[in-house]
Amino acid sequence: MPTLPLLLLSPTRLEAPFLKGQKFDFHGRAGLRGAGWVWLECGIGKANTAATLAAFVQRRRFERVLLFGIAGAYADSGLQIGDCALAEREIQADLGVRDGGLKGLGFPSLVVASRPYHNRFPLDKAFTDELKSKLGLPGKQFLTRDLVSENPSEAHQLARKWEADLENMEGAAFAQTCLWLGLAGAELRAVSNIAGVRDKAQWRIRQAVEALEHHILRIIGS
Ligand SMILES: O=C(O)c1cccc(C(=O)CC[C@H]2O[C@@H](n3cnc4c(=O)[nH]cnc43)[C@H](O)[C@@H]2O)c1
Repeated sequence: MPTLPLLLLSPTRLEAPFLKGQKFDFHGRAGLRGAGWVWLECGIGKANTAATLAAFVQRRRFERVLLFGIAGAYADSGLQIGDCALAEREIQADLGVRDGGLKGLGFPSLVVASRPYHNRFPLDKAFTDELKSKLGLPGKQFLTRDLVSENPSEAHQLARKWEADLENMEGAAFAQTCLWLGLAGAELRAVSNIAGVRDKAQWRIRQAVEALEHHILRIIGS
């Protein structure tokens, strides 16, 4: 059993309104301390996420880190609005050449224990499997990019090209940072919208956050 607190990250505090704990501030990011867990807002996007996680764990000990938040589901993923899933792996879709990603440039973005990683980063298998079975959730392929899909056709092409189920803006940076620093990382997302649908009237952020609340409170045992 882990004795160190679980580190929880979410891009914004709007994705974690249900967490109650002792407030703290980390370089302008909101944080909370609870019994057996610490939550930190990491900011939207890859640079915010990687920098915040790396800076925060530099002087604090954690073994397990869970990124959670809302996401867009690709139409053929089998996921509906309000559904949750855990990442089996994250795809960094912005790096390298259009056809071939970083392999097309001929070098990896990360090497850990002699293994090269280009655009695909696995989440920690043991931690992810434990959460899948505890929460009864599926494992899916998550894709991360800086720009959100702006129409169904763009979303469809990305999903097909990368064989991805779900789109977000932080996860690949999180997975890469966890691999690099030797942290056991898992990622839980709730579907707030269908990727490529920009009409906010069709988004269900509250429903997605309620789904996150259900699972996160089970994880931290509240
Ligand atoms: O204005 C838009 O068209 C638009 C489209 C998608 C997402 C946004 C956001 O402001 C949310 C960014 C935030 O939430 C995650 N997220 C949620 N849905 C998606 C998505 O379909 N594609 C990418 N990211 C999504 C993301 O991880 C950010 O943290 C606005």
